[in-house]
Amino acid sequence: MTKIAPSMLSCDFSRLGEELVRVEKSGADWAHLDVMDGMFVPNLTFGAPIIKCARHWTDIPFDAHLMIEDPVRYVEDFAKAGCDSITVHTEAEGDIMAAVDKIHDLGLKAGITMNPPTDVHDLDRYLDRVDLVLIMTVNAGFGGQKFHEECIPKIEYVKKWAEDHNPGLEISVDGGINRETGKRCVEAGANVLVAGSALFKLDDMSQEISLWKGYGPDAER
Ligand SMILES: O=C(CO)[C@H](O)[C@H](O)COP(=O)(O)O
Ligand SMILES: [Fe+2]
Repeated sequence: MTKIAPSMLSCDFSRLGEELVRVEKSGADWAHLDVMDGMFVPNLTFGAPIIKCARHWTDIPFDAHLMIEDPVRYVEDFAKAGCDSITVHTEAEGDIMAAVDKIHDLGLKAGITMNPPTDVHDLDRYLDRVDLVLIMTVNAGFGGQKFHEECIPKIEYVKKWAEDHNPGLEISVDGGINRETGKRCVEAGANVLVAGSALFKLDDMSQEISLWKGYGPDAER
């Protein structure tokens, strides 16, 4: 079954706890938490203290997407706040491999991601060191952007690598995901769909989540 990770970027932040409960009750698999520092991306969201406050509202896994420079400085804070997986950008400043290793040392799942213009081969040195690859299908920084078609071959590339080397690798996509683009990403090899605006605009996201979960030929991974 395809996993669904609603991006809390599109939720009502004044009711973050209740919104997480809504996401869990709607059948989502993970809550995707977009952390932006105003440096790596031209936008600010929230950090570990907010995640720590939100943690007790739900047991759903917290999937942190760090859009920050030098992420190794902060991964311990995000682990202590209760994140289950932490994903860092290849393009960020600092030692990204050290960040990946530190995430593992902290007992969490480590993810690597890249923006649409970045060469897919920049992922190569990380592939056998991570649990999750997040293919960005918009440029990181804002919700509600249009899906980048040219990212589909990146999904196929990572899927091929996973088939040959690590079938358990989680392949996630993030940005402009809706009913139609999500289906195409799953057909290309993704098994996790991150979506903000397409889910949070719905009064009841549970039907949409169950529809998307049915995408793809493969059952449990
Ligand atoms: O990482 C992100 C933005 O940088 C978000 O996860 C993503 O944009 C989700 O929003 P939408 O589904 O509205 O595109
Ligand atoms: Fe994200």
